[in-house]
Amino acid sequence: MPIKDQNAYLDRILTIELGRCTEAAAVAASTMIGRGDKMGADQAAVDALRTALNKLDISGTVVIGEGEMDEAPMLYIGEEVGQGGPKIDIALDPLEGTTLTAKAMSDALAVVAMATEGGLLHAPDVYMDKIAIGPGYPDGTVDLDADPEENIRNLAKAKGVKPSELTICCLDRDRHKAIIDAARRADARVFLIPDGDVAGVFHVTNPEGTGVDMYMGSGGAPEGVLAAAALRCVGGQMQGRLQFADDAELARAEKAGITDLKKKYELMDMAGGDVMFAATGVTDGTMLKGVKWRGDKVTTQTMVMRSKSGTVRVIDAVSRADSFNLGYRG
Ligand SMILES: O=P(O)(O)OC[C@H]1O[C@](O)(COP(=O)(O)O)[C@@H](O)[C@@H]1O
Repeated sequence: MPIKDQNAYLDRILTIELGRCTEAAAVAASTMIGRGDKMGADQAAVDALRTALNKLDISGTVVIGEGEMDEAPMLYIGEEVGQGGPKIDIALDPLEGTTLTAKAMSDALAVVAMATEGGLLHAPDVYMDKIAIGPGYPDGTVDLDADPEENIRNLAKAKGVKPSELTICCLDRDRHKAIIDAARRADARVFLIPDGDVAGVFHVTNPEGTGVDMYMGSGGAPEGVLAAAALRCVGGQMQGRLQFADDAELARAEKAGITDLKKKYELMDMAGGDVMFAATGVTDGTMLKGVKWRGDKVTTQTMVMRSKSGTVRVIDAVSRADSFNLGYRG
């Protein structure tokens, strides 16, 4: 059968292929669940993801990766991956939640986003202030520059509920005391997560399922772009602003080509163009089930989606354990 639209075909195939990549990373990381070794868990995921990405028929450039070339030997920013093909920008976090994995806690994920060249914000490894809500609300319902109580009141009004019926998700960090206090003053519930704010932000896309209406607070900027890519595919609103703690972080911004240091990034600034996103659960979580080893089989759960169609697929896979070449010692 002739393929009429090569680009559309590629986009559709690549989204599924992306899921294979995050599966490989998650399965590798899963061998390290609960072993108290977050660096080892990350390395296992990095190795597997790099091998998988290098099998794809793309000319991929890592724009968000494991760090600068001099500090990360693999999947560093600027590394080119793939067998050749269309130019694609890649944002990745082979293991989002290294501590969660080391401690066998919930919601660790392997995550990759891809976009047409230039589509993803080249966010340096600094903090980003983030705010996100799910789909279905008027534009501007919440704003990064409004105070948290005002955002809660506006969201409650837009949802047609009382503030006491809203739940705000936030990383459990001292730096978020003001947000947490304000949310409680506004009578909202606060869902504190230990780590993993890609999943944290993603919770807002399905308040009925996760119970989370809004995400607020600062976390990694790379994770912010990955979460924005997911929201681009499913719908929702998100804003982010980079935070710079010192000269070293400012230098990273300069290297990444960031000129406006105070810019409030909208969703499309962080994840524009045609975006694809895939995540596989490493440990069990609210978003996805984690990897399970059952004799000679491994089961995984992966979510793949793309902005062009808005389709979200959840793929439950049963694979032969030996297909991952990991020599699992569990
Ligand atoms: O722990 P900090 O410094 O608050 O950073 C928050 C960032 O760390 C994470 O919780 C986990 O990151 P790792 O996967 O590198 O452990 C991210 O999801 C989040 O963006």
